[in-house]
This record gives sequence, C-alpha cells and structure tokens, in this order.
Amino acid sequence: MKIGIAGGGAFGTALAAALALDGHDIQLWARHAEAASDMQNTRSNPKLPGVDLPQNISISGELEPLFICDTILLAIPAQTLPAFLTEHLAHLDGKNLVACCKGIDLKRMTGPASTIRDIVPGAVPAMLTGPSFAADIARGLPTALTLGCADDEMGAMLQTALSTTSLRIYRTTDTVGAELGGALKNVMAIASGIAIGAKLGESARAALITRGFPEMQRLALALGAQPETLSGLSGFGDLVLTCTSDQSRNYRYGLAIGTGSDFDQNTTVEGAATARAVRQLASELDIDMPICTVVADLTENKTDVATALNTLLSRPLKEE
Ligand SMILES: NC(=O)C1=CN([C@@H]2O[C@H](COP(=O)(O)OP(=O)(O)OC[C@H]3O[C@@H](n4cnc5c(N)ncnc54)[C@H](O)[C@@H]3O)[C@@H](O)[C@H]2O)C=CC1
Ligand SMILES: O=C(CO)COP(=O)(O)O
Repeated sequence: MKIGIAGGGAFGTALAAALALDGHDIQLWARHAEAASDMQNTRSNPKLPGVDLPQNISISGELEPLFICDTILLAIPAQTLPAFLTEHLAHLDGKNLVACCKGIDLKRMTGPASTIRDIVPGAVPAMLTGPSFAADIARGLPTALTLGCADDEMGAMLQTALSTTSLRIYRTTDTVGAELGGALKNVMAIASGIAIGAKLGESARAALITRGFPEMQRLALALGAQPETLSGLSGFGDLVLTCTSDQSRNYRYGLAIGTGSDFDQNTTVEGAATARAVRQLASELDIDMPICTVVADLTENKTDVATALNTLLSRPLKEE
C-alpha cells in the first residue's frame, strides 16, 4: 500500500512522521510550495516544534507524486475538503481516501467520509479519527484511534497498514458514527473552554461534557450512527480529551470567548463551522441540541456568555 498524505499542517505531518518511523515511504503534499520545500530541506515543520521528520517522508507542493499513491490520507480542514475533492476528482477516483479531518460540511451537511462518498463515488471512503493530538502522535506517544470504513475488507487492510507500535487502530464499519463523533466533540470542546474561561467552574464543565454526550448521540443516531461508535474512541474518547486539554484549539477558542480575549483567526478551529451546521440540522430534523445551538450563536456574536448560560439553565427540568 503506497501512502500519501494531503495536508502539511500539524496532523498530516504528525501522521507522516509516525508512519515513516514505522517503515512506510510517505508522500506528503503541502499546499504552499515554499512551505513544502522548507519542510523537505529542514526536515521539520514549525507546527510541530522539536519533531525531526524522517528521511523517508518526501514533501512536495506538487500534487502529481501524491496522486501516484493508492491510499491518500486527507488531513486538510473539513470545510476545504469538498473543493479539494471536486477539483481533483479525476485523480482521486478508485483510491482509498481516508478522511483525517473532523467537522460537518456547512454546505452539504455531511461528515468527511460521507462527503468523499458523495463527491468521489469511485473511491473507497474511510475515516481516521479519535483522541490524538498531533504533537503526541509525532513524538510516538501511545495513541488509540478509530478507522471507519464501510467496506470491512478494505477497513482491515487500512487498519493493518496504518497501525504502528505506538498508534493502535480499532476498526468499525460505522463511518457515520466515526465522522460525527469527531465533528461534534469539537463543539463541546468550545463549550467547555467557554465555561472554564468564564470561570463557571469545573463542575459546570463536567455537566457540559456529560449532557453534551447524549446531545451528540441524539443527532448522530438520527443520522444513522451506531450508539457503540459514539461510546468509543471517536466519540466519548475524543470528547473527554478535547474538553479537558488546552492543547485543543477548539477548547482554547472557547477559553478566548469565555475570557473575552482575542483569538488568532488563522487557527484551525473546526467546531465553529460545525456548530452552525449542527444548529441548522437540529432545526431541520427537530432535534434538541441546546449546547451546540448556544455555541453556534456565541461564535457568531448572536448572544453573550451570560445570556447563553441563562438559556441553558432555564430550560424545563426533566428526567436524566
Ligand atoms: N492537530 C491535531 O492535533 C489534530 C487535528 N485533526 C484534524 O486534522 C485536520 C487538519 O488539522 P491540522 O493539521 O491540525 O491543522 P493545521 O492548521 O495545522 O493545518 C491545516 C493544513 O491544511 C491546509 N489547508 C488549508 N486550507 C486548505 C485548502 N483549501 N486546500 C488544501 N489544503 C488546505 C493548510 O495549508 C495546512 O497545511 C482538522 O480537521 C483537525 O480537526 C485531527 C486530530 C488531531
Ligand atoms: O481532534 C483533536 C484531538 O483528538 C485536536 O483537537 P483540536 O482541533 O481542538 O486541536
């Protein structure tokens, strides 16, 4: 299996490093030619300080070497995935396309694997997701992920190919559950960051994580996910990680909202667009998604933290 990775950001580079250390020759594509050649020459990526990139990673700003690979990991932001797939459709047909991004596309209202299935019907769509910070993967720290692929035979091959001594991959055929768990937990991470930033306390964060989980399940199950997938690494596991660590950009974005601080708009924060997609889906499907809805409103300055808190706390009392 010849593995290529699209996306020379933190996650694409971290996956490249982990797989290269395991013996794979990796073709890494970075969008900006200059950044690609810097990475190729310095064997480093400023987004992963202190990580040396093994020599068996070839980094290029040209797409041709990537398209020679039969398996391509897509580590670009979820909202940019449809345009990339559409633009390069002819080259991606017939490939194993493994989405490594976490979000719901605002236009199509689909998670990354479903977006691949819709735009490149001739490809095998898969999803690699779960609790894992790029810096941890790149340093070879132990990590467990979920590989979702509806074609179980191909899923098993991808599971074997992408597992390393430190990267342990579990497998499911429930790609919808895998893609939605990873997307929705980012919204909850923003909510958790807001709670801590606004000094609402650790108990409030625990309440958000705990009530956020059934909220994630409600939408995911309505869209066809299996409950056990949501309870696994890609759902519950990543929810816990991202809501409790300031390594998470979604969490830090929430902290900035909660403290009223500025936040670098160039940072990849998938949960903001996903919250808006969820708000729309919830309204169309008539599903109660109160936390996601207030997060969406907060990211658009349609409400403030005090009002959002009041909205959540003044909801009718009900059974757990
Ligand atoms: N950083 C992390 O710890 C983890 C990230 N992820 C996911 O990986 C995905 C990528 O995140 P990171 O690599 O961390 O972000 P990043 O901000 O470090 O890198 C994003 C990369 O995508 C490229 N890019 C941006 N717009 C593009 C476009 N229109 N076409 C092609 N390429 C484009 C950028 O040039 C950059 O190389 C996100 O969905 C994120 O949720 C998943 C697990 C862990
Ligand atoms: O998905 C992640 C960890 O599993 C990374 O989270 P952030 O995108 O919030 O940094």
